[in-house]
Amino acid sequence: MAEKLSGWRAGDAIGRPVTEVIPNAQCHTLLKTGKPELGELLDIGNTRVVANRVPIIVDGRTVGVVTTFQNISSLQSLEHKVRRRLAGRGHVAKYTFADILGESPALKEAVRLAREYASVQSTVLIHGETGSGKEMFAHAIHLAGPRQDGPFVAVNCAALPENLLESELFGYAEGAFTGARKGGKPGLFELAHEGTIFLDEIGEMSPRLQARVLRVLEEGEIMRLGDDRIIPVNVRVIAATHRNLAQMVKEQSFREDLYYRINVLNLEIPPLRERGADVLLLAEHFLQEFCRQLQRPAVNLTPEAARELLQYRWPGNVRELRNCMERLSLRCHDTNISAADVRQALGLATTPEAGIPGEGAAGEGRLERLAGQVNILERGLIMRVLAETGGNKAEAARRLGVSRTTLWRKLKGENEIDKTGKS
Ligand SMILES: Nc1ncnc2c1ncn2[C@@H]1O[C@H](COP(=O)(O)OP(=O)(O)OP(=O)(O)O)[C@@H](O)[C@H]1O
Repeated sequence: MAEKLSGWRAGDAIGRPVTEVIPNAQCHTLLKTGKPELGELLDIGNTRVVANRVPIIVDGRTVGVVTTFQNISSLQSLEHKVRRRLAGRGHVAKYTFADILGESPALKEAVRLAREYASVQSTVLIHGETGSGKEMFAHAIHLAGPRQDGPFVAVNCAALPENLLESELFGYAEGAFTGARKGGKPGLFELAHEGTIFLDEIGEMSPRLQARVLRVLEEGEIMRLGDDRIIPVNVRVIAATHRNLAQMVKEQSFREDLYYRINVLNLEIPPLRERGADVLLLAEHFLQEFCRQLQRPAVNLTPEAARELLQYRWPGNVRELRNCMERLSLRCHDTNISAADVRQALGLATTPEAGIPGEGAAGEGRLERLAGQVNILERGLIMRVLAETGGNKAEAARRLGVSRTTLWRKLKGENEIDKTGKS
């Protein structure tokens, strides 16, 4: 190690004064004091090291000194490892690309892009509706990249009030505030060192915290609350939001500089209703999973049930589909799942045969009002999609996951479900 640091070969150095070989080694001071000097920072050549000097004492007399040097970067990574262990949290990614199911072109394109993003270090901004799989993609990107052995720390910026989120992200020093833990606490940025931090719902972060996050991204270092020590961190950031951040920048509710800093690589996760037959593929997958868990025989979706699933809008996306399949596997005791079962699991029991149990005449009035509201919402959605497709009804029907006949009927204001299956 000393050869490497000093540039001297051992054979040439032996016998020469140490001050000549490593001028700032300062061993001679110990010969006078006889006291160990531990943990001193030194620059030797281009390397920053920690030096430990201990005297060799024979019969009460200091006869020599042993100095050891340790490269500071290996110490830093050791320190981070210790901190992570002490924090004792399971900051590990769970999902790989193999877990992200779907055959639709829209999903496959998102997976293709995400795989590309995995191999580089730049910040990724994932945009998509709630439950569409943003967090799964963040896990998979982390696990497919060079940081896969490092931690994956996920934090939901919408789940905590501002002050708590700040101390979670940046940590705090001992005595930083009343109730602060003894010895302080490392923040999530520190715990994510050499790994990835996933900032979910970044659009909900307050402007003050946005400014602090921007500083971490730009400087690569953090300071705990109530502390003046600067801690270097090497973290890849993946952020996600269901909001239109560009619009928020225009409205000045999201910092423009942070937006450009995080929006280096952009990933759009398609909503489930634009993923065509993926709905059925995922539905079957979840059904089998829950049946296995419940140790009950596998169930099948009837063609009518499948059509019901394809027609639904899925505002809660894959999460909603998964929950719906869980309800079905618990409630439905038949091996064949009917359209009525699906409608009930979706809370859409509007047809007389599938009426809500216990609902009398008064209940029917409520259902009618509800159906009226649904119609208004549906028409609004159809008009929006039609505007987006430039009036192309076939394309609008495809995006909405309904047949053209249904689209046409709905536009005419009829609240009738397409039972013909024609399109
Ligand atoms: N392509 C997919 N294949 C299999 N499961 C999926 C897929 N996409 C999402 N899921 C499942 O759907 C649920 C929601 O996914 P996830 O938490 O990744 O969504 P999200 O977009 O991050 O949601 P939110 O916006 O609410 O944070 C999870 O249970 C996940 O396992």
